Amino acid sequence: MTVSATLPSPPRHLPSRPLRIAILGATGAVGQELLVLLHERGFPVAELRPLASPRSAGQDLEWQGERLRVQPVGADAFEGIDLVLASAGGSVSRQWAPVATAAGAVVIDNSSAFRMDPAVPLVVPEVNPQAAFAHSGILANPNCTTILLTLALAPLAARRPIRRVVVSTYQSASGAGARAMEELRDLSRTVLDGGEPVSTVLPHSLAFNLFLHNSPLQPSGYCEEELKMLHETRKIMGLPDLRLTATCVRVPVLRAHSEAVNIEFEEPFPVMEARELLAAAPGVELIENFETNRFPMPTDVTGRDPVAVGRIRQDLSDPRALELWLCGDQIRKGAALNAIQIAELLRDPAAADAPAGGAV
Ligand SMILES: NC(=O)C1=CN([C@@H]2O[C@H](COP(=O)(O)OP(=O)(O)OC[C@H]3O[C@@H](n4cnc5c(N)ncnc54)[C@H](OP(=O)(O)O)[C@@H]3O)[C@@H](O)[C@H]2O)C=CC1
Ligand SMILES: N[C@@H](CC(=O)OP(=O)(O)O)C(=O)O
Repeated sequence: MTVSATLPSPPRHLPSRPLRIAILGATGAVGQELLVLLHERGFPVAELRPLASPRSAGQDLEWQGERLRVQPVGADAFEGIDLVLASAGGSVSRQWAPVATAAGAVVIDNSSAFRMDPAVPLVVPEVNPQAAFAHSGILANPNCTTILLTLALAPLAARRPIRRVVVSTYQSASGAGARAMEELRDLSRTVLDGGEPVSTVLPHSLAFNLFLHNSPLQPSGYCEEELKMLHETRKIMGLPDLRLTATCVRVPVLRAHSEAVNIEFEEPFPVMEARELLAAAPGVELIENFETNRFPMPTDVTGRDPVAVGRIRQDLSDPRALELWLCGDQIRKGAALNAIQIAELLRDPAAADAPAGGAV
């Protein structure tokens, strides 16, 4: 469905008072990180309502010393709620986001359900903050690999136009949820103990292994994850004709994604200039020592906010192209942190100054 025709107009901004917040998918990998980040960032919370499926309803979660009872999502679950942070998958969001907005809440949705709806802003706060204010009740948090990529592309695109991007990803188990992380731990132990790893969550065992991304393959031969990178990057950066091709791979890392990125510009881009821009870019941290061969690694970013970028070099096969490498915590900046930053923007519109080259 498109949301434009069906929704009333909720307030564009979130009130500055403490908010009543529902987390839809509170027991999942992203939901749990949302709870951690709301605490860590001192987000003003008047009420926190954890929602999940009937499977985990009745469980208690601990948050800031309080016990919170997980409630099943249902028609009255959003009563009195200002903000819904949704991370329970696309079909759940499609069913419940309109119910939540009809109850007067703003929904920041982690799933892909509404991302390409023209009426729904797709926001990376460091890249296209102004886009957030054009919402009609639902805002979409982009795909995790795309969020990380746009943080590196936007400051460069603001200086010189990009012609084409070729990206290869190395994606952690966390992108497939809490159960996939558990499976990677379990099957790694099985292999180390000399056993035969048998996967039930991911399509193959990820223990000491890697495989092409597990999202459905399309007739073009690209998988959905690869096409999300194309379409979502175009929308976030406001570059509808951007040429981008991606190869997405699942690797045996618990919760940080890495990406090898080749960026072809309209004209040569001096490496030093790119390095300076990226070092100063919001949400980016440079980790780069060519003498010691020290560049970003998943362990550098695990549990941390910035996207680490490094190994910025001239592409020797093309004078107009640069290569770079990046790593970011998939659950944090790739999902929960980005969603909370969107909420922070809606509470404090003044923070939305100077976009780094994205769509508004
Ligand atoms: N921005 C991004 O790139 C990312 C987005 N996501 C999105 O977030 C979603 C969740 O990811 P993740 O936390 O890793 O997944 P998990 O599998 O770890 O968690 C899923 C959560 O959704 C809940 N849930 C599942 N089905 C229902 C239902 N029918 N009704 C209500 N709640 C339900 C689960 O509750 P229960 O305990 O009851 O099963 C659980 O809390 C993904 O499907 C994806 O759409 C995820 C990662 C990155
Ligand atoms: N991109 C995640 C999966 C995911 O949740 O993607 P999306 O939010 O676009 O459905 C991964 O690593 O697999």
